[in-house]
Formats: sequence, C-alpha cells, structure tokens
Amino acid sequence: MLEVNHVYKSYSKTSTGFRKKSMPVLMDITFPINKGEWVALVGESGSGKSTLSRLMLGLEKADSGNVLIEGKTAAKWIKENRGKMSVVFQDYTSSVNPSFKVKDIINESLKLTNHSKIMESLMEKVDLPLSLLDRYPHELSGGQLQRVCIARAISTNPTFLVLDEAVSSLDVPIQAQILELLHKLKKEFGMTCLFIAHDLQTVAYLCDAVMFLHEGKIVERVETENLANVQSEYAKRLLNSVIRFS
Ligand SMILES: Nc1ncnc2c1ncn2[C@@H]1O[C@H](COP(=O)(O)OP(=O)(O)OP(=O)(O)O)[C@@H](O)[C@H]1O
Repeated sequence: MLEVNHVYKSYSKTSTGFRKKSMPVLMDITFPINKGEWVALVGESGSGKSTLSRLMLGLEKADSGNVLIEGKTAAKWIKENRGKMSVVFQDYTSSVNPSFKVKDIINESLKLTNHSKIMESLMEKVDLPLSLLDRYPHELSGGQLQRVCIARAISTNPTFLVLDEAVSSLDVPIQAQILELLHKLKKEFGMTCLFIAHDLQTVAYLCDAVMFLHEGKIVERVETENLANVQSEYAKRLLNSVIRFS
C-alpha cells in the first residue's frame, strides 16, 4: 500500500567561506509497507528518521525518488484522502494548541459541531476519563496529553499512522501503558503504521518488522520474530546493547 522508492535527501550545511555544502541525510531508501503492517524504523539520533517521516507525510520533497501511497505520490494521496494519514509526534506539548480544551483538540480534524457522543467514545478508546474533556493541556500529565494526541490521530479512522517517537519522552511505566494502548488500537482499527523509535524494546512489542537506519541507509529489514538473527553489524550492535543493559 505504501512504497518508498530510491529516496535521496540532503540538506545544505552552512560552512565557513561562501560555499554551502550539501549534507546527505537519506541515501537510496527503498522499502514497502503492506496494508495492515506495523513497521518500525530504528536508528540513532540524527540518522534521518524524522526526515523520512516528513517525506512520507508529504511535508517535504525528496531530492530524487518518491513515496507512493496506493500508486499516488504521498502529497497527492494525502490531499485526496483528508484525515486518512495521521501522525503522533514525540513532543505532545507543542503538538497541541495550549488555549484549546481537550474536546477541541480531539475535534481538530473532525470539525464536528455536535460531537459529544463521538468525543466520549474516543476518550474511552484511549482510556481517559470524560471529566478531562473540559480541561486545558497544562492541566494534564504528559501521559494523558499523549493519549489526547492519540485520540485526535485516530478520530478520523486513519488508514495510515506515523508514530514519530510517540512514547520516547514519557517515563518508562507510562511508556508501557501507551504501548499497551497502541497494541489495543492496532488490533481494533487494523491501520498500517510506521513506528519511528531509537530503541528496540518499544518496537519489538508492537511491530511486525523492523528496519534499521544507519548513516542514511536502511542496512537491514527483519521480521520481528527473527530479531535475534539479524545479519548486519549495526543491527547486531543495537541488539547487543539492549540485551546487555536491560
Ligand atoms: N530542515 C533541516 N535543515 C537542515 N538540516 C536538517 C534539517 N532537518 C534535519 N536536518 C539534519 O538531518 C539529520 C537527520 O535529522 P533527523 O531529525 O531526520 O534525524 P533523527 O534520526 O530523526 O534524529 P532524532 O532521533 O534525534 O530525532 C541531522 O543531522 C539534522 O541536523
């Protein structure tokens, strides 16, 4: 359903002197994500994960190559299928308008005038009490606010979901709760998902396959059940570090 084909992306880097240097970030990225599949993209900070997610969300253009969804460029598909591609970012605080109440945040994509029943059902889906609907973001905990962002993301019943480090800035026990919630939603909604993370532990629980992004290239893709048998040096190193320190 989604294909990334030979994508290259670089940014210009300011250097001393007058010439701007080009810094390659993504090099020849190619992979498919099949319908209903949850695929993780794992890599260290600065490896290009968010750049790739912006390309997939149609927010930036590749230098060459393309991202196709159901045969159309990502930007075109998203325009024609409003609300069918949703994203949850790491930074839940800056993802919401601080002057909006929870009910208005969740209603941002739906734009309903009479929304109480739908709001209530979305709050139930993300395990939040209805009493929070009239609160402002600063009156919520980080975990509660990220649940609100997830409720907003699923409100339109998306076909495709990008989770860009969606649990990374939460405390470990809260991370576990959000992962459990995502697991439940995965089963209930059957959407396709790209799950971006810098650590393997979170993705192993949720995803069907893992791609390792290293120095702008996908060095390996493996089914989650075969994680123990990765071949590339980079994937082995990441895996060993998890086993050693967990
Ligand atoms: N708009 C931009 N202009 C210039 N350089 C950029 C831009 N966006 C990203 N970069 C650079 O591209 C590289 C990859 O950044 P990106 O945010 O995609 O990495 P990441 O893997 O998501 O990192 P993190 O896990 O820390 O979020 C970094 O060196 C970053 O400084």
